Amino acid sequence: MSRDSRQHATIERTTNARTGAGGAVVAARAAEPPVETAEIRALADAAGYEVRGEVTQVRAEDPGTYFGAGKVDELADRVAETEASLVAVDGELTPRQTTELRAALPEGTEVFDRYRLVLAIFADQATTRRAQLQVELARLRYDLPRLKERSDVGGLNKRVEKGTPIDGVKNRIADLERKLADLPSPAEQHRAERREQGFDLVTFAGYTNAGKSTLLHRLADDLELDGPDESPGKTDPERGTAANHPDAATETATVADRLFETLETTTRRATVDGRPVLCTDTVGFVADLPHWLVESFSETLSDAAAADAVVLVADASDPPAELREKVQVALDVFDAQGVDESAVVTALNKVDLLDDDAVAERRDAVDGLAPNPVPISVREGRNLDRLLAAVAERLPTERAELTLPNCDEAMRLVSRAYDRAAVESVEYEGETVDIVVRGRPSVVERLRADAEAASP
Ligand SMILES: Nc1nc2c(ncn2[C@@H]2O[C@H](COP(=O)(O)OP(=O)(O)OP(=O)(O)O)[C@@H](O)[C@H]2O)c(=O)[nH]1
Ligand SMILES: [Mg+2]
Repeated sequence: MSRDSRQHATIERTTNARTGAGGAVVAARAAEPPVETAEIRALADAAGYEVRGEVTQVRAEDPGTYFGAGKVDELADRVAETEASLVAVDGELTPRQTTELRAALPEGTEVFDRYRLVLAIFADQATTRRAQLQVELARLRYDLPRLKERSDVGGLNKRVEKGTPIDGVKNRIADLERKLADLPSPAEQHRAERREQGFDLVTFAGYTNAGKSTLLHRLADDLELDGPDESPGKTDPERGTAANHPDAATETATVADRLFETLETTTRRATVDGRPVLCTDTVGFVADLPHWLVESFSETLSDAAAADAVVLVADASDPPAELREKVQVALDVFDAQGVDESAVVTALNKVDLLDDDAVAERRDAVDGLAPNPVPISVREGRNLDRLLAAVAERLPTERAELTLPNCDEAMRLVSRAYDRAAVESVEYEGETVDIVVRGRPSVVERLRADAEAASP
């Protein structure tokens, strides 16, 4: 299947899975041209709407209706003409803006901003109990500040804080957080087992399109390690956000898709410093989505706290200021998840797109935030050894010299050692075998105990 048809198939699956939600008019505003609509169109489409028109405006935001009055009239006409049931606004609306826009449109027209639309997409795709709870939680986190603003504006319910809708929402949020924490996560259980078996855990995290999945493919044991690795079905936008990409329509629908799908975490086995580690891919942070929203869906991020090392993959082809901002947000999210600072390794990926000066600029940009960032190119395989060395430094390590009688049990122990740890040397000295191993302390301890048990 060609890349295009594969992307097309993704969109079709996305759309067919939904009951037709009706028609939508998309509306976008920017202080300066150009006003892009590809992404909001793609999001509306992914939410099951047929996009029947668009209205754009270049001007400063109107505090009342977001768009200027004339533009709101035009929007109302377009909705009437196309019999659309939704206006999808590419931005974040205040409750007041939502209410006033709604009032200016034909009766019954729904108004969604970008975040509300993303929530609708998630809600549509939530089939498991866990996903449904996550969607409800995200929805309430979205509603809460809006409810607060509304009650502040109206001065309503101020005196009777207990028992207000705000109170109810807060309680429900706490309730959902508890329920979610109690639900067993299959992926988590799986990893707990692997951990028990002595695997080291490494998590890859960062903004979408940084190259996390490509890096994981490249490092995974079950894939060939040479040659450029193109992840399927993806294009290579010049910059991080899908909106800037000519293919933004297709790209964004798959972003919405993948945001959700990555909840089913991808874990692969790789070899670091001669020992097996489990590498976990995580959902990418999406630029322009608030991170509480991404966080709501990313149980994989809470795994980061349990990992021995967290590789923060950043796209170094972003302009320096944007790179710094993204690294900062990612580190804040890690911190909120309880990730130990010393466990983080920052990788500045895609340096193949930059000259030496530009790389130095990127390094300076993250200076003070991320100590010793490793500039890498997954595509060209540049500096991956340095990255792995930095990861290896963070893995808890013990070294042992074991001696046991040269018998069948020694052979079995050697093969177990190769499976689970780095074997530095094996020497057969007539009656005995000397093995030097390095690995996770629990693994080395077990090998030591086995060696002792095999010795008379
Ligand atoms: N030039 C260049 N492109 C790269 C490099 N590594 C990855 N890419 C490209 O960047 C794009 C995004 O890579 P992914 O691995 O899918 O990114 P990701 O971080 O997993 O993104 P999400 O899954 O959306 O969070 C793909 O088109 C890759 O081919 C690199 O070293 N150099
Ligand atoms: Mg990915």
